[in-house]
Amino acid sequence: MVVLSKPIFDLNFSPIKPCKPTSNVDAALTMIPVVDLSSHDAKSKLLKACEEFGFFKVINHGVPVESITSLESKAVNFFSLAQTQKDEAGPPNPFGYGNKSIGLNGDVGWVEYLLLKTDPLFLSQRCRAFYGEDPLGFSNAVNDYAEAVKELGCEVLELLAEGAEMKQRNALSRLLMDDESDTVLRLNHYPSRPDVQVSTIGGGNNVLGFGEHTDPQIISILRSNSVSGLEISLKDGSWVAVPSDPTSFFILVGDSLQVMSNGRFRSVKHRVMTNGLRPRLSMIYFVGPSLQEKIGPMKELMKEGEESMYKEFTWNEYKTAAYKTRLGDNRLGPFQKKSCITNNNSSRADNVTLVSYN
Ligand SMILES: C=C1C[C@]23C[C@@]1(O)CC[C@H]2[C@@]12CC[C@H](O)[C@@](C)(C(=O)O1)[C@H]2[C@@H]3C(=O)O
Ligand SMILES: O=C(O)CCC(=O)C(=O)O
Ligand SMILES: [Fe+2]
Repeated sequence: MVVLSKPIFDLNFSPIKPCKPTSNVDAALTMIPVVDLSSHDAKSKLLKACEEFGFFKVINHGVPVESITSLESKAVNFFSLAQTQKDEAGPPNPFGYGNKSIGLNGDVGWVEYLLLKTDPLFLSQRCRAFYGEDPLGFSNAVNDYAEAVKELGCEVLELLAEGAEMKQRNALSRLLMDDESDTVLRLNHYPSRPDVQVSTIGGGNNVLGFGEHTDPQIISILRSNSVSGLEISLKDGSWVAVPSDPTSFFILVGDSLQVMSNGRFRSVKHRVMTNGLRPRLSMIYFVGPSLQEKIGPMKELMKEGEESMYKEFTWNEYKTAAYKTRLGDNRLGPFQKKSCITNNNSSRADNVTLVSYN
């Protein structure tokens, strides 16, 4: 059994902030649901995983390995450029290159990243400008990857709708297939920290790469290289280290899907630790609806007579509010109905913690 110790922040660039003590098991390998998209029970497994963990791994995902390796190698090349060159692609306002600073409200992590939109206009204009050596190759790689992952996202959302016995198979996937859907692609590079003592067999060193948070969108589709570091929080508040698997994708339920399911699906809290020995590279595709889309509990995902826990909002309203918060803030708090806030004996509110790092 591996006990995860408390993460440390890097004193060179960050004040020490309180972080929940961590404890957990290495049963992660057997604990984290694996959904084989080609199997007949995919939809029921996926549904259960969204309810229990808000997190699962997908295999037989159909994303061509070339799309993955091509974007990965372009990302590796970008992050190995000189700092001055990378800085030319920043700051992320909100798109572009960022280094250590996450968002606009004082969060920091041992990470550098590229935040990109995936629509043709962005790809042909700004995205190309981010990438000096082979701009066309880069935007093509982003486009290929985004198209393939979009198909995967659509499949996942359709299986989820089927599993939940929604009338329309596209009840959820239509949000992603909407031409105006607000999808974002994020490439994260967590440089290794050979200067920090390695504390576990895998090289984990407890330096926080990306602080704990939930993703505001519907789902996030994550692929990383073979370097672990991602940890997820379970319903009981404990943390589990997720073993890396570059051949698979991980799906994370975001705040919007939690709201749409009235808390039935968990928006999973997660964070990333750096590795003392090897750099981690992750590529995450965030599935956001169109800005004017109304998000609220969907009757079809609720039980008969179930009380709605959230006020309805547009994705634009939520996104605007979310981007004013710190990473670890409870972003859904202001959108919860007052009558439901004190109802803390429901497992559906388990993940709505009121932890703030301020
Ligand atoms: C601190 C922040 C970074 C973030 C915007 C925010 O104010 C709160 C949400 C953060 C998050 C988490 C998931 C994605 O990585 C992200 C792009 C998003 O949509 O919400 C980031 C935002 C960011 O890095 O700008
Ligand atoms: O790098 C990872 O594995 C996760 C990063 C993440 O949570 C994010 O970019 O929102
Ligand atoms: Fe995230």
